[in-house]
Amino acid sequence: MKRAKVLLLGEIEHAHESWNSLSNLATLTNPKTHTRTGFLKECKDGEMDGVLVIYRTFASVEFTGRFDEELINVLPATVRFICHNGAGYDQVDVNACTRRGIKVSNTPSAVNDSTADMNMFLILGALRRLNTSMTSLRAGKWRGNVAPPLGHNPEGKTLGILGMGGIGRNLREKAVAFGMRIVYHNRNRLSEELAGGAEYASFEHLLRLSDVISLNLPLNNETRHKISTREFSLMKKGVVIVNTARGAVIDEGALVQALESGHVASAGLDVYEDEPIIHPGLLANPHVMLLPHMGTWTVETQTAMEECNIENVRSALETGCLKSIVPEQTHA
Ligand SMILES: NC(=O)c1ccc[n+]([C@@H]2O[C@H](COP(=O)([O-])OP(=O)(O)OC[C@H]3O[C@@H](n4cnc5c(N)ncnc54)[C@H](O)[C@@H]3O)[C@@H](O)[C@H]2O)c1
Repeated sequence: MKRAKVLLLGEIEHAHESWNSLSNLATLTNPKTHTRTGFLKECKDGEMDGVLVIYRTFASVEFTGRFDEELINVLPATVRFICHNGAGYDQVDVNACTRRGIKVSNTPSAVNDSTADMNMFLILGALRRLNTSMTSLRAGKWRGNVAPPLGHNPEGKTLGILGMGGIGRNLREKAVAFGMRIVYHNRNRLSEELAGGAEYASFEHLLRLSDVISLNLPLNNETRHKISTREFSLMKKGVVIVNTARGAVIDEGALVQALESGHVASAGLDVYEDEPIIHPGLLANPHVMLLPHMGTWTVETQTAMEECNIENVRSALETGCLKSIVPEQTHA
């Protein structure tokens, strides 16, 4: 019987020992080219034949482009599993994979702590409106020519968490420690135990009720521009918006307008609609805290994500099943 192949798209940065140990189970390969055109050609020319599992990184999208229908349809018939190193897997067209009988996994849980930490950092930074004073200090102007705007305490404020999954629930715990009242909206209402004291609200009620709104939803066709002009108009004047999920969950143009009108007082963002391009209206606005997609950027989390993804590859090779299959395919 021919040995199965595992194709690595991107780099292993931390979990080298675990990755190398997979060579006991399969032949580990890499693409020869580093352009989308080259990769598609290698697939069409049969050079990827025999690949059973693909391990892909978030950054590998820079050369393969999205794992869209065009790309998925040229993968060799032997491919049965795509293991994506990331919690958000919007780079992969899961429906196209399902149609071809390919199972997809992601790395949930491993990301929760560090992303929720950044989320809390952005909540605090946006509430305290720290960007103006941080900028003036670095420009050698201490607090600036005029006093920076006064911030607000998290204590007693209502935090609306939209998407109460792994990160949302982790954030809830952290925000409670800062004295915040938590309401959430989720596709499915959670058990009392999972909600952990957070109150369930309808989508619109959450928008009307919250002093701070945190977006923790996956990006898909249903959630793209979930927050746009109409939704901003339902929110309290002076609301704070924080997004560590995916940029396109918010209509960025509508956010810029809501910030400019003052309806949204401040925002804390880790993610953008068209990364690495940032809307000039966000860059220009002094009330926005901006991070370049740093949610999981710690040694511990990057290592845990790689280990989790490798475990998925191992499980696919040994048992024919993935450990953390994406929700869309869980019941498929
Ligand atoms: N900034 C970063 O570095 C970073 C790191 C990790 C994850 N993320 C992003 O955060 C997102 C959330 O991650 P997670 O691990 O908590 O995911 P998760 O799957 O555990 O949680 C997402 C939650 O959103 C809910 N949901 C989905 N669609 C919904 C809808 N239309 N309305 C209401 N609720 C809906 C789901 O039921 C689930 O509870 C990821 O999809 C990813 O895009 C970003």
